[in-house]
Amino acid sequence: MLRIAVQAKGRLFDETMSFLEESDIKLSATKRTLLVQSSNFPLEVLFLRDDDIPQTVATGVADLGIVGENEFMEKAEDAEIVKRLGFSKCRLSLALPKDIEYTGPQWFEGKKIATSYPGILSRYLKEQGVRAEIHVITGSVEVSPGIGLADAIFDIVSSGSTLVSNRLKEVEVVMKSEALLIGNKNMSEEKKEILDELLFRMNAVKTAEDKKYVLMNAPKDRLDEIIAVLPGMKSPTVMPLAQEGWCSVHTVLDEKCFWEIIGKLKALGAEGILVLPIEKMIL
Ligand SMILES: Nc1ncnc2c1ncn2[C@@H]1O[C@H](COP(=O)(O)OP(=O)(O)OP(=O)(O)O)[C@@H](O)[C@H]1O
Ligand SMILES: O=P(O)(O)OC[C@H]1O[C@H](OP(=O)(O)OP(=O)(O)O)[C@H](O)[C@@H]1O
Ligand SMILES: [Mg+2]
Repeated sequence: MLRIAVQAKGRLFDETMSFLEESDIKLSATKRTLLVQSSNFPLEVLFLRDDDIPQTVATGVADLGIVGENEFMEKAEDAEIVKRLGFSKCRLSLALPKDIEYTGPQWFEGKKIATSYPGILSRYLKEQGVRAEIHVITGSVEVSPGIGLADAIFDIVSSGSTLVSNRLKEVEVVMKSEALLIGNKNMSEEKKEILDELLFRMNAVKTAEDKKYVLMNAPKDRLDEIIAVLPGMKSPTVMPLAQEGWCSVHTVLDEKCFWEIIGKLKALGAEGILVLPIEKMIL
């Protein structure tokens, strides 16, 4: 049985739970129970504060963890990144009161910076050759300059609206972050086998994430041109239609180039285009 540590509540909770569910890991009770076993996969889920996840995985109390890259880098625990999960994207940035003129990293020399990420910040300042005072607070970092607690802040930014509402401006992006699947470095062979099975499922979900299954009716006389604009996994499936001169074409399209390709297909005479979500994809 594998044990995975996840955030009990907060920014990562919902997406972590949906991701496990999409990977067909069934969990009966959640949230109020600290440890929950899956009913259909040899996996046990341990609910923790995100701060405690890196250490829990590094020491082997849990074999795996889902945690923000920012938290993982801050704690600098000895565990490995198994997979980048692509959700909870944010960045760790330095910000100042918006009316102050910023002159580059040297601006921070001798200044006081409030943050919940002293480890990452001190590494950055050292790299830049800047000496500044770091004031550690665990929350509401953005109010610090306004109440005279610090000259600047170093915190999580996503949309930037928390900065704007506190009259701050982002001046340096120090790191980008996303949710990570991390793993203990000394897993047994048996556990590694279960992990491979879990990764197989997770990869099938991730691969399908930005893909669509597309069906259309195509005039036979333009079939070659239509096939030429389709990237597809291999070649598209082509099936005859009852109506003379027409066929049905099925393929998989990437969301990124979706609208551009649909436009070309229409121009080539494709009709009745249907677009369906794909749940899982095994390449
Ligand atoms: N605004 C945001 N947009 C996107 N991702 C975010 C945002 N804020 C935080 N995150 C990511 O989600 C993680 C968890 O954030 P959250 O605010 O729930 O942490 P927390 O308050 O420290 O929670 P805990 O109670 O578990 O210690 C962060 O470490 C970061 O990776
Ligand atoms: O750039 P934005 O989209 O405004 O997001 C950034 C804010 O989001 C997080 O806080 P959260 O909302 O999780 O509240 P918390 O301080 O209680 O953790 C983070 O600590 C920032 O304050
Ligand atoms: Mg938060």
